[in-house]
Amino acid sequence: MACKNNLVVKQIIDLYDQISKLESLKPSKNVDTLFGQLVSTCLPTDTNIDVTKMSDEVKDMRSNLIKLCGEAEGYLEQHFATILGSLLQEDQNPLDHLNIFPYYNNYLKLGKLEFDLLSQHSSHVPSKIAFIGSGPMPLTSIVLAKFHLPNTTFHNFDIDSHANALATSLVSRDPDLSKRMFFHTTDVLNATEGLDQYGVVFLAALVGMDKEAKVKAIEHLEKHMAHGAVLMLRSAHALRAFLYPIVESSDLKGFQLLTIFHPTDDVVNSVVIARKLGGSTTTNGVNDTRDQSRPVGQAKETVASGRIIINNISGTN
Ligand SMILES: C[S@@+](CC[C@H](N)C(=O)[O-])C[C@H]1O[C@@H](n2cnc3c(N)ncnc32)[C@H](O)[C@@H]1O
Repeated sequence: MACKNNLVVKQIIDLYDQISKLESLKPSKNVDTLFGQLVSTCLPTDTNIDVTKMSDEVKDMRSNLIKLCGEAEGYLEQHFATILGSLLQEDQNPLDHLNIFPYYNNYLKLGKLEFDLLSQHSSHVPSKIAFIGSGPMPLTSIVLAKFHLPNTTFHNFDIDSHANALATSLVSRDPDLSKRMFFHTTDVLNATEGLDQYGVVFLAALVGMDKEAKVKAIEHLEKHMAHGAVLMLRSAHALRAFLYPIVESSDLKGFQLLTIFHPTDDVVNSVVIARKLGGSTTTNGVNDTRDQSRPVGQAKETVASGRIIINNISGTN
């Protein structure tokens, strides 16, 4: 297994060398090919590779690679959000054409997985969800709003005003989502008041690209979220940790870790769910008398293929 691991790490280093020499990370045949090869190289989960135990040289490469992946992901979303936004001129609803986005199917699966896992820890449908780091293509909020949470409003936060402008035009033509999707331009670390109004807060994988920044974002959310509210995080496992930062239980001070789920199919991110300590254990978690939350349907058995590492279903503090 060791030599197989070394071989695959060498392949990743080779791809990193080519990617780090690219003039631009904006979508092009060459960029798409290299990142496509990188994702398929990192997808296999039948490996015992632990990136945290690699040499300093590989660790440095990994932290640079994660940043390059994040930059490329932002450009990819910008590119397709701009194309979709241009459909407005033809009086079309951009949300009817989301499948032009290369990773749309992955978001459909990730959204379903996160909804199923969240349902296992929720006695009520959250009336308001915050998504931190929503991007030009806020696909997580869109997938949840369209297919899983038809009565929930989504407040999307992004540091980049252009990302929010593109995202706003994406939903503007949709009779339903234009009324349930809201966008706020701010760094997560400056988002304070109002965060205690959300029963569920998502933190995008790309917010906090290294351990220190990720922990800082989590600590900030712990300070401002409502007691009992749920924090949904994205992490990475095995080779996929070359693409995204890892969230560990030790990063979640002030929270009770409820679930860690490592997909083994083509859903790249692992899902981590935690509940802010104190207060009630209902998902809406907030003293929101306006919250007409209804008992969620019977929590569906998670269907995505993967491995539940922790699943504290009781969710009691
Ligand atoms: C590219 S999106 C990926 C999320 C994806 N669209 C989804 O729906 O799951 C990640 C976004 O996080 C934003 N971001 C990064 N750091 C942030 C921070 N400190 N505060 C708020 N947004 C941040 C970036 O501007 C980027 O648009």
